[in-house]
Amino acid sequence: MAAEWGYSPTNGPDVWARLFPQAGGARQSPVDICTSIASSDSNLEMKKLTFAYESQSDLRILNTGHGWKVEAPQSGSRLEGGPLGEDIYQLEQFHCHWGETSAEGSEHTVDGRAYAGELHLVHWNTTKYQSFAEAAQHPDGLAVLGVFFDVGNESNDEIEKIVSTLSEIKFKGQFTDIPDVIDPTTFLPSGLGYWTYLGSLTTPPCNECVIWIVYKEPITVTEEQVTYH
Ligand SMILES: NS(=O)(=O)N=C1NCCCN1
Ligand SMILES: [Zn+2]
Repeated sequence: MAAEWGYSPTNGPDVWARLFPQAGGARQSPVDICTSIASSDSNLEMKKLTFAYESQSDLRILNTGHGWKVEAPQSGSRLEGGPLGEDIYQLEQFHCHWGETSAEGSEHTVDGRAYAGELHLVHWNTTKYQSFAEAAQHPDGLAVLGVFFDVGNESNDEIEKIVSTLSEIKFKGQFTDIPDVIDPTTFLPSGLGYWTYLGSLTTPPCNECVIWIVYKEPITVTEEQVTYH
């Protein structure tokens, strides 16, 4: 039977390396971002991080058993500049991590503080590699934009388009189509300052193939939007 990884003491991050060797590697994610030791890099300011996405409708959303994932391969999308050198990265999918309560849920933490949730926009290097699967085998294969969720009184309209479909996919493996048009640009905060580091997938197989770009400014969602069960 395929190994069922999870977050319990018997199948969680502390034991993932037994079945997924890369989980024991030297550049594992997530990390706690210590703002006092994070250094600014003038090169990154010179090569501005830029992104371009298409709006798409009828995107498929899947219950992964650990959250929701929207499959959004966009050949017309481009993420480039900043820490990505001369390579162009293309959007493949986006998904969300959240917790039992809004006091926790993000994967990355900032000076030990967790946010209510964290959205990941996953891209792959189309300059060097021929497929997402191939890119995930290389240290510069993927680029993931991380956006923290803060809980407030304002509902996020774009996130609502997604979470409003979750009642149709209550169980692992179920999927449905999102009828609304989704523009990934709207998930990004207005302030575009970010932290970046070389890391890994945060879930098995934990490949050390990700250039992480974690936005400093969270976006606001409601409690209901981020504590869905
Ligand atoms: N949370 S994460 O690092 O994005 N993990 C991923 N695992 C499978 C492929 C896409 N991303
Ligand atoms: Zn993720």
